[in-house]
Amino acid sequence: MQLLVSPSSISEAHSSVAADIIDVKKPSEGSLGANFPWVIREIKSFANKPVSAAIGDFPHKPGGAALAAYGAACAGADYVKIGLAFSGKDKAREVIEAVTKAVKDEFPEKFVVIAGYSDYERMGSISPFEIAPLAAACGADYAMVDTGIKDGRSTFSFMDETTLARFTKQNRELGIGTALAGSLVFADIDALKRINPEIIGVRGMVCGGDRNATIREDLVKTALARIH
Ligand SMILES: O=C[C@H](O)COP(=O)(O)O
Repeated sequence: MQLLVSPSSISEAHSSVAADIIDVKKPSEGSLGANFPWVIREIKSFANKPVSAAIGDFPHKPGGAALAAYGAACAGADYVKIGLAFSGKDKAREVIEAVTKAVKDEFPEKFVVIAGYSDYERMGSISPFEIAPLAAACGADYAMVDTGIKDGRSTFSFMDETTLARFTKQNRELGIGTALAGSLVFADIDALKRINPEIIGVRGMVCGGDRNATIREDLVKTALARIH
């Protein structure tokens, strides 16, 4: 299980470099808010770790999503991550296909992460369980779960351990990896180890509980020690 930490700035990225994956995002623009390409590029230049970049909580805009994904890959992201903030399987397939092609045609070694929301019912968006087979069929690499609305309620409030284990197993059978996130706390780590996804993604946990605070290097190291 790898630890992905989501800094919102270059200075926070310096505090996150112990993590397995540095996930560049802009939380003020949403759960998977995109940061600037020059921020991704600079973090990539010193991180010495794989860099992930969120490109946004997208509506059904395959062209915009593909161009954002290509931009993130060109800026140096090793993982390109999109959130699907709309409903409908056919529309989801169009966006996933477009994003995967935009990254893989030029950068076949890079990873595409398709995120759905554990709170998809209140978001009115597609379920992560519906996303995963589409992601696998389109050649993406990971299906992810995060919370869409960051009001402190965790992914475990919407999907229990059994459901998340079923999601992870389904993805493994489909040949893709699983990334789990969404207001995870230290007390969730034992359950996460039992679920055993490839990646867990955190921000609030390593900010001391408040995702609007600043990432603390000591908490990144504590999280890593608990996970590995
Ligand atoms: O990709 C991971 C997210 O940034 C998680 O943020 P959070 O732990 O504050 O919900």
